[in-house]
Amino acid sequence: MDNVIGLEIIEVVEQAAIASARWMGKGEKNTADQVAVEAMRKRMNQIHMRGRIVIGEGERDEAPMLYIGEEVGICTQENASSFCDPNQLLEIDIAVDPCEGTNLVAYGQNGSMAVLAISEKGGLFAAPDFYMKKLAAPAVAKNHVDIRKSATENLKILSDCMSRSVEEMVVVVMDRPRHKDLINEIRAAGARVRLISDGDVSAAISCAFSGTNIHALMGIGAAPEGVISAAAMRCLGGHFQGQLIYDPEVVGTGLIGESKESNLERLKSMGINDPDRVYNAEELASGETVLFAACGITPGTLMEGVRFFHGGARTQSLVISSQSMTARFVDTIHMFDQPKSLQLH
Ligand SMILES: O=C(COP(=O)(O)O)[C@@H](O)[C@H](O)[C@H](O)[C@H](O)COP(=O)(O)O
Ligand SMILES: [Mn+2]
Ligand SMILES: [Mn+2]
Repeated sequence: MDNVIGLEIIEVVEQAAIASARWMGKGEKNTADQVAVEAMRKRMNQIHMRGRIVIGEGERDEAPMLYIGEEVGICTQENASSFCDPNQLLEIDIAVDPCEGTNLVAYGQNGSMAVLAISEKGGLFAAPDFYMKKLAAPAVAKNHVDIRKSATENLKILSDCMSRSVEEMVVVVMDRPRHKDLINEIRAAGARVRLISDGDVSAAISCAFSGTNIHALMGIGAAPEGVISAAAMRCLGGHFQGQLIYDPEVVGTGLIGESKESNLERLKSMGINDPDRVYNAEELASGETVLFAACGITPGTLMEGVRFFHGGARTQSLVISSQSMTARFVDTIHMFDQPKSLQLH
């Protein structure tokens, strides 16, 4: 897959990040999101692949682009039949979040990125637009920590696996009322909590890299982001578990269906018969080959944000491949017209 999709997916996330970064700090989250979607789709539709969006924009608000089920790739171009034979192309499934952290972009805060994950057909869990309880941790704790255990127990296990005290541990949690008890428990156990307003994909993946000073992600975020995080963690060998949350009362946002009962029905209709199942990274991103790509929109723990200069911009991306077993940081200078100079630092 690396050979077919190659460096092109880097350009897909770069283009989305650049488009969105133009709206950084402008207080318009919908525009920051929309331009990222358009740019991502435009570049994606130049790739010689037969792609299908399995995780995309607004399942519920019937988004017009990059919606679940949308076909993407070169064959979607006008007059494609004259130059494109779909049967010659690799069939792949794609999970996208063109602007992960729309609020972060709109308010000029750290941690937003354009992100996607790719696998062969059927290789990514088509998560519903539900919430997901998540646990991410470094590779050394993989299969030792467990989402079914309490935060206190997991911190103890993490401490043993990482040979550092619980006090030396930093846990990222989304700053939401639903996490009040979790935050208290983590603090009582002795660990330190880093509260984030948005952007739990970045937090989850950061656990796999030492030096980020992020040792775990705990709590409830969105399920689609859970699958994207799992794709990266699967390639990196980090620990990731997710459990769907279908009871609106647990999250208290009223954003996931009318009732627990109707959500359970919906899961059943999707073929999910065990709604309480705990999925690990290899189950959420089960494909033989998994590719992950992200480009920083605003600066983050893993990547720089987009930096504009006269006539161009500089981006930093992260591309992770299960095939080549690489985590590649890509630093790119984009020339929009004739820049006065190419800025190195
Ligand atoms: O921050 C997030 C928002 O993503 P986006 O809409 O693409 O900008 C994600 O990282 C979170 O996973 C998630 O969407 C969030 O936790 C949803 O929870 P809530 O804000 O409480 O509804
Ligand atoms: Mn998101
Ligand atoms: Mn988004």
